[in-house]
Amino acid sequence: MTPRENVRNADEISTVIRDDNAMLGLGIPERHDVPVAESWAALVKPGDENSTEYGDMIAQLRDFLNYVTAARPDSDTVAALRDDLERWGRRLAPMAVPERDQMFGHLRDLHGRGQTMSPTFVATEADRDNVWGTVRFGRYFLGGNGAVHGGAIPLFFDEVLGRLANSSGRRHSRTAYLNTDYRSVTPVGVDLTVHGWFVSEEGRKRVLRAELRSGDVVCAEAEGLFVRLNPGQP
Ligand SMILES: CCCCCCCCCCCCCCCC(=O)SCCNC(=O)CCNC(=O)[C@H](O)C(C)(C)COP(=O)(O)OP(=O)(O)OC[C@H]1O[C@@H](n2cnc3c(N)ncnc32)[C@H](O)[C@@H]1OP(=O)(O)O
Repeated sequence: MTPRENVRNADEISTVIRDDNAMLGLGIPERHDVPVAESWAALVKPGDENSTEYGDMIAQLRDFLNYVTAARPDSDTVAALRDDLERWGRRLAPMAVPERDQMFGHLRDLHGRGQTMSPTFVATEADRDNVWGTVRFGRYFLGGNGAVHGGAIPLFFDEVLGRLANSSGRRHSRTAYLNTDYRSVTPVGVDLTVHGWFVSEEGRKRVLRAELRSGDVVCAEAEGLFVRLNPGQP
């Protein structure tokens, strides 16, 4: 079965279990094929074969983390999984490369850029100073009682605003501060909308804000200062 077929399968499965699991973010495959405005050019560039295959693997890994989080497996299953993971670790370890060559998180042509640390941001519209899109935090990002973990939210904001801060040919900047206000519970397993925008850009300092909504409800807001790096600054 190809990775694409896997994803379709997961889609069919998710239809069946959506009622029970929609709130948990389970069985809902990741998406990385939604068209995007040109100013996020890195995302509109079609992925090469390799990055598409890698993106499908990452989508499976995200689903897997959601299943691991939700399951209460019997001890035989835990032991089998531990052994499988150990085998995969041994297979991958000799393939380690320097940071500049790694694929994880470096695939700018994929929504979510091929990483599992934060949920996949699907950018749907953008211009030089704004980006709009959607995100769904899976069960893996659960804090408690159906709410997304409070640490996962600023991580996600940094992902969106950090990328916007460095978009449209701007020189690279780093997050100097990132303040998050939690306005209401952010639900797991629900499609949320995101808007990030520039507030100001003066000298090296870029101030950006973002808002995360579930329908009309504002779940969280953030403000970040991104400072443009001087030559030679790490
Ligand atoms: C190969 C392919 C790769 C593909 C890849 C894809 C990537 C796809 C994107 C992913 C998206 C992820 C994006 C993550 C982005 C991070 O998360 S970066 C990691 C987290 N951040 C850090 O590690 C930063 C650590 N801090 C620093 O390095 C330094 O403090 C900074 C931020 C560079 C600033 O230091 P500095 O350059 O010495 O500047 P400094 O003179 O101190 O400050 C400049 C101005 O900013 C002000 N300022 C600085 N800090 C603050 C503060 N905390 N509060 C208020 N004002 C401040 C200063 O007061 C000063 O103001 P003015 O006096 O000029 O008015």
